[in-house]
Amino acid sequence: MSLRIQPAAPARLNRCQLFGPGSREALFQKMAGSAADVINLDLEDSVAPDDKAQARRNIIQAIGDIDWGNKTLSVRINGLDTPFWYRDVVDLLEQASDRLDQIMIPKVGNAADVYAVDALVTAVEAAKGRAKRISLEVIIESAAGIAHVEEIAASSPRLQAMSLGAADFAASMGMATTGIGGTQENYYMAHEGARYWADPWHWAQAAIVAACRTHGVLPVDGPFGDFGDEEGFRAQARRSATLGMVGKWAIHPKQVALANEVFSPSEAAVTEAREILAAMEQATKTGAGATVYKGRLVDIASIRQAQVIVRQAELIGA
Ligand SMILES: CC(=O)SCCNC(=O)CCNC(=O)[C@H](O)C(C)(C)COP(=O)(O)OP(=O)(O)OC[C@H]1O[C@@H](n2cnc3c(N)ncnc32)[C@H](O)[C@@H]1OP(=O)(O)O
Ligand SMILES: O=CC(=O)O
Ligand SMILES: [Mg+2]
Repeated sequence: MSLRIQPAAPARLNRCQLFGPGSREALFQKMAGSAADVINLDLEDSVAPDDKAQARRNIIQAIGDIDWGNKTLSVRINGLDTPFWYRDVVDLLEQASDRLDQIMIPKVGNAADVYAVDALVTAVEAAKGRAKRISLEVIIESAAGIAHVEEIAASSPRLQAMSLGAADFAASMGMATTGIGGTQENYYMAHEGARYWADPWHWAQAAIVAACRTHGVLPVDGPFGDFGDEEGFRAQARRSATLGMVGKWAIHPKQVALANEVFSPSEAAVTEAREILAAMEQATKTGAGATVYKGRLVDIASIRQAQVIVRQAELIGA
């Protein structure tokens, strides 16, 4: 272990982030009633430029009026390359109730982008005497974002979560696809006449997980566009969970239960993790650093692996 202890990510559930356009007020109550852990009210790409001002007003009103339960409530502001973002931040922090938890910054390209939003948030919070400190989340969805992913993960103590935005990421990288996430038809290996599909998102996800885990930030998988394809969503989410991501976006209510299913450890996994911890406790009592559980080696590293699952189960209340 490095002398620098790996910081823990925020201890809150982030299995599913449900998005909805700020211009579609009729969706807000449905979003609040969903089983998503995080709600993202959108001011960015799902809102047309002419609707931005009204969407901002809708969101500010809804933050105070709707019962959002114990969900993390986040608003995605516009990118720093637009004329909208400063007004998004100022109006939200001056006018929205204290129920607002988080601001999501899209298309972050370097640590200075986060610094700029942090500085504005800090100034308005102080000027208005806001009691709750707003947290930040970012989307890595550009070549610059992935190139600077570690400095972005380290950019602000307010930063709680980082998502991979597959749609804009693909566009920025010049990837030959119009699909949002998932299997890409042309990304395969050929061997003896058969095709074997590989995962073009893997390297970016792994870079995000490593940066996040280094700096105590929650790594999250972004959108999966084909909301009719449940198996495709499940496969993408399972790969993300296996790599260490804690959750995934839903861009349609159909995807919420799927994300919750994949990012909640199964009863069998929790039981096994607890049994490994018990087996290691017994082993430690006899002075052993390793033992055998169900025919396989478990050692002190297995304690840390099992604790990841048990901690997640405790957050869910399982
Ligand atoms: C690449 C990115 O940046 S992704 C993030 C930004 N994008 C978004 O926020 C888009 C979010 N999703 C949506 O806007 C919509 O789900 C769409 C446009 C994809 C589809 O909308 P619709 O055609 O209305 O979907 P559909 O008819 O299947 O909806 C079924 C039900 O779910 C509701 N619903 C649809 N989307 C949502 C949502 N995001 N949250 C909650 N409920 C929703 C509908 O109101 C409808 O409810 P009803 O049965 O009571 O009538
Ligand atoms: O904002 C999300 C994306 O995939 O782009
Ligand atoms: Mg995007």
